[in-house]
Parts: sequence; C-alpha cells; structure tokens
Amino acid sequence: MRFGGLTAVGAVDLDVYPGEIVGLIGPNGAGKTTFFNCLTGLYQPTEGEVTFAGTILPPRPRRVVQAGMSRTFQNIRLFANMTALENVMVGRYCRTSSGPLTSILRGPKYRREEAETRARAQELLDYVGLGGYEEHLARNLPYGHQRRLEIARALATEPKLVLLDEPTAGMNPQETKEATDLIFKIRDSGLAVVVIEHDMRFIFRLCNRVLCLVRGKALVEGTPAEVQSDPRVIEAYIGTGDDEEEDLESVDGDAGNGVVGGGSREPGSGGSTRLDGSEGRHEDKDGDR
Ligand SMILES: Nc1ncnc2c1ncn2[C@@H]1O[C@H](COP(=O)(O)OP(=O)(O)OP(=O)(O)O)[C@@H](O)[C@H]1O
Repeated sequence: MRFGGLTAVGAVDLDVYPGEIVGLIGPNGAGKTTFFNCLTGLYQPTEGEVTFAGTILPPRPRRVVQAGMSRTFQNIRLFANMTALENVMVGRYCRTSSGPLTSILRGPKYRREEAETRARAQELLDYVGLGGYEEHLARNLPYGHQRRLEIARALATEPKLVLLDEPTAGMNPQETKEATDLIFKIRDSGLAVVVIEHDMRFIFRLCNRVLCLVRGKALVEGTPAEVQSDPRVIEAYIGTGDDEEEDLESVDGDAGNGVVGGGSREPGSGGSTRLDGSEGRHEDKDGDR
C-alpha cells in the first residue's frame, strides 16, 4: 500500500489459525493500521491482493465481513445515538436476508429475522459483560464499555477472524484486565484473533505469536519471548542511545507501565511512540485520511 512515494505496507504474510491470538506490534507509523485497512477493504492496495481462507477478497468492507473477517477501530466508531443493543444488531444485518422492501412491509420473514437478530444481540451483550446496558445510548456508556460494545458488534457478524486495533487504548488497569479476559474468551470460542497494541505487557501476556512490523515490513515473527528479546525489535522501538539500558526495562515489561516507547502522542502529532495505553486519543486514520 503506497501513499505517494511512501510504501506504508509492503508484502506482509500473516498466518493466524482458529483458537489463536497473534499480536501485531511496531513503532508509530510502522503500517499496522494500514495493514488492517487493506485487509478489511477500507483501502484498496496499490498492488497485490488480500487472500483470506483461500479466497481472494475484493476491497469491499461488506464482502470482507461476509467472508468472515471483522474488526474494531483504533478510534471507537459506534453509532453514538443508537442504543447498545441497536449497535450490535447493526453488526448482524450482514447475515440477514431481508431486503429494503421486506423491511418496509414488515412481513413475517422480516419479523422473525428481526426477533432473532435482537435475541442474538442480547446474547452478545451478555457475552461481553454489557448485560443490563442494552437500552443505554452508546454515547453515554463509559469508555471501557464502548470498547467492549465495539467488540460485541464485531462478533455479531459471525466472524472467523477478528482484528482488534488497540483494544485497550485509553483503558485503566482494571478495564485492561477485563479486556484481556474477554479476548481470551473469544479465542477459546475457536476464533482467530489479531491484535494491534502498543502496550507490550498486554501483548506478551495475550498472544501466542507476535509479528513486529517496521516501515511496512515484517521485521521479526515469533513467540512473545523470542520477539521480546530480539535486539532488532528493541532497536526498532528505542534505537540505540545513551539511555538504552533504562529503556530496555520497558521492553521487558518490568518498568512502570510495562510498555515500550518514549513520550505520549498528541492528536495529529503522529510522531513518537506512545508511552502508555492511557492516551487513546489519536488522529483518525481508520481509513478516513
Ligand atoms: N491515508 C493515508 N494517506 C497518507 N499516508 C498515510 C495514510 N494512512 C497511513 N499513512 C502513512 O502510512 C504510514 C503507516 O501508518 P499507520 O497508521 O498504518 O501506522 P501504525 O503502525 O498503525 O501507527 P500507530 O502505531 O501510530 O497507530 C505512516 O507513515 C502514515 O503517515
């Protein structure tokens, strides 16, 4: 995927299997979100194609979702003025067959499908721990709940593969723990999961394998332990400098907040690696640039 002279993502091969969580890491601007945007049809790759489960996918989000890939966004994208239940129901409509005419006429088929959609949406809200919030407007939910609601909506599409873009950004430690438990639960249900995160402690605790991207290329892929101790990964994040030893503690997840990097990022700055997951405020780059 090129933007002018910049190759944001080169050839990246990523294998992920049912019941597995793969982490996608890399410094700011490495191409992680662009990779998700290419996979999910928000960007049309300038070269190459996306193959999923043996099928070439057209760059059409609806077709991608129907093929079994769904995602959440770095910047939460809920329907703010719809209830939690309605937000999840929307995710389910890619699996229903009622067309515009049946919807207007509200015949028996429409009513049956609508009741099933509602029941499944309720199940999913319970599944992600939002039972009791179904009638709350999405915009009134606490931040951590909104992130979980996005996951419920992604699950409503009946995916085989779920892509989570910084699912714990902006969360406090308790919310991060709940998110971790939820992602484990999703994995244990047999889905494949790919997670982008800057919080290294979270990623190394969560993932079976980790792929580190740098400048759009796969730098290292391996188990969390292999990636964590790979000098190329450490260098990609922090470079080599006088303060290297101090920074290495962060890569090991032993220091402070257990994340890699130096300096938090202000919206639109797009520059330094974020220091922790508490910022969670990014320029909107989920395909809207
Ligand atoms: N729509 C776009 N137009 C121009 N350049 C873009 C566009 N989207 C991404 N880029 C550029 O592509 C590169 C990869 O960006 P991307 O957002 O994918 O990185 P990232 O690894 O997700 O970063 P972060 O960790 O900050 O979220 C960056 O240099 C970015 O500025």
